[in-house]
Amino acid sequence: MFFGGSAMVENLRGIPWLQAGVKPVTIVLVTLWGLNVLRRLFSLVKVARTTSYFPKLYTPFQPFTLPGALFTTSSRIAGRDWHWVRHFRTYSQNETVNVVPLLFGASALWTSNLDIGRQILAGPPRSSFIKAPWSNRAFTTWGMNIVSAEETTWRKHRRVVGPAFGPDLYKLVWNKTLEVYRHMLEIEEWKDKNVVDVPAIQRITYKLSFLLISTCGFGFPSTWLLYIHRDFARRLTQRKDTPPRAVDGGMPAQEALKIVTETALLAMNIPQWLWHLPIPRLREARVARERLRTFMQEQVVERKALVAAGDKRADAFTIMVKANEDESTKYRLDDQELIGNIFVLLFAGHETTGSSLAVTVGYMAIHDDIQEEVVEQIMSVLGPDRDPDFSDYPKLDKVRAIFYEATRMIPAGHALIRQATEDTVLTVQNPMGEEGSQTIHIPKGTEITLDMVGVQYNPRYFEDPEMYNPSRWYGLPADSEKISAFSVGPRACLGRKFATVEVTCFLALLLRDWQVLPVLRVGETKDAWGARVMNDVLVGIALTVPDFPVKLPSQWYGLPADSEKISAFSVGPRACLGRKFATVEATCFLALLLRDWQVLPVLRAGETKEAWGARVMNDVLVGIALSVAEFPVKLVRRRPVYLSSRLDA
Ligand code: HEM
Repeated sequence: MFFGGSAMVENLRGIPWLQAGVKPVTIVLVTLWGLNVLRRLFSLVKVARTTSYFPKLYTPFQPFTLPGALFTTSSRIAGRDWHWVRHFRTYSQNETVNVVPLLFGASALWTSNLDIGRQILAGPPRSSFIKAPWSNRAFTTWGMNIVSAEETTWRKHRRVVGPAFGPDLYKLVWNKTLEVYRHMLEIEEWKDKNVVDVPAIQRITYKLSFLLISTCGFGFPSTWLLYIHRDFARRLTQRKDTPPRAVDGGMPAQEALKIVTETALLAMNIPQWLWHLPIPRLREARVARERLRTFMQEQVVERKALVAAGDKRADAFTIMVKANEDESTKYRLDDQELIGNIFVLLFAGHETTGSSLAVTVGYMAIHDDIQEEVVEQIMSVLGPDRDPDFSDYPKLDKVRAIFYEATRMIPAGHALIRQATEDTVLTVQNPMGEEGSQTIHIPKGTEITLDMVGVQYNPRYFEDPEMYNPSRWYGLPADSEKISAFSVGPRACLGRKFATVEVTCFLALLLRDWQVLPVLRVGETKDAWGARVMNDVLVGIALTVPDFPVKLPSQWYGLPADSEKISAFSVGPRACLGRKFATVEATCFLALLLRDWQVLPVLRAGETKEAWGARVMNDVLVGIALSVAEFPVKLVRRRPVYLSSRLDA
């Protein structure tokens, strides 16, 4: 053996490259690379010569592999956003295509057909497809969970997580959204403004979805103040309602949760050793992860004790712990799995909801007519100033419809990736307009992606799919499977109602109080704004559009004096004849009063303005008219003193 080896070295010395001074290791690497190229070429020739029922589409890389994800789509490359950029063209002839990468990745089917979707999404034992393991790995960082599990493990997780998504949670989501909206008006200082310029609506919508998951999912006592820009946070540290530091002086768990959320994508993609580099942002993220891990372990222990003591909290975490305790040992999840499920709700629900809500606001900015129609429904259900109640939710179908249509136009859950676990078949419908179907053999290991953009723009399911038309959802039951952007079948989105309840309540409040206008560039039309902003799609965990600004004039501001939107004087032919009499009188008096005097409440010792408002303005008297009981105010003369200076003159 040894002898033979030295003879081989002697022979190698005869190779011209070695004589030219090229190192043996370089030769080995080049040879391996050459062999790899040859292997790739052979497999490509094999794929090219194999007849396939589906048309082949050649591209340098499979779009969601590492090199593919580095590129945006161009005429030659199908990059990470190819399903958005080419959604008109890819499926114009065939609803399913075979994407064959020339340089990197394996061939895979991409389909815009929901019937194929139903066959691959159901999961075992109903189908021979599971979530492609590579696409799923990122979600298991915190423990096995309902999104990543398959078969019996999935059923075990579903038994525990499913019960959390019930009426108590949805009611909590509704009430928290209302609370968060009110708090937002105050902290963002919108309350006393006639027009609000929002530099990026996403900063509002992502905050909302984070706070809702944080309070209703985790059971944290979060407030609007928590999720704020760091510099602003520093200025606010003296405020009473700033989240407290942890007892041990370390990072508060809420802040750790926020940092973990912000760095989730990073965490999914970088190797372990990188975490230990001395980069401040990475260090902070590592500290946050460790803090949260310990905190969640403590929380599981604490919640178990609370549940045992009969605690009735309705957040998802508490309900899950309770459902788990009620299970037989066979189905019970361990602590790590409970934590895994809580985190997966955060990742599944935060960006998807934040993005879809922002997109809905964007469509409202372009479509005045639809906005008007929706506001009319909100006014007729809620009136001008009543707080929305959860019982209003079913009546606000037009509000739900603008959200559903936004999730259709830009589906946050954009690609559902599955893999065949065995040789199997698919029933493939004939092209649109032709009856019947074909049975197609699918070999074990084949990857199939249900392209949600393709589905949502497929004319088989939607008339004029390019049009934003919420009326297609009017009157539809809230759980209808026609709404497929949340997926369909047993593995469809568990948080669909959570997201819809949150968004409906928020939009009802926002649109009742404010008109939504786009911030146009000089000479830009609304249509051009729509084409620029709403087509500039970004592909991340969720499909979304980049941050965009909107202007929110108050609904009452700039309204024609006789607008029927003001319904407190009644509407129609028998509406108040004296409305203008009263309005002229009040306008003149208030203009004079407020020009000359600042109006202040007379507070009781230790009373805040909010408490004063709750005490005085809620103390309603019912007589011929509804009014509030008499109350004192203090009038402080304004500077400069307009009235006296005018009189003096
Ligand atoms: C606009 C908002 C949302 C959209 C568009 C959306 C979309 C989706 C889609 C398409 C899936 C299927 C994924 C797949 O099969 O690969 C899914 C699954 C899931 N979603 Fe959502 N989602 C949203 C909000 C939420 C929220 C707020 C939560 C939780 C609070 C949530 C929890 C889940 C869970 C747990 C699953 C996995 C269900 C299972 O595998 O059994 N989602 N979602």
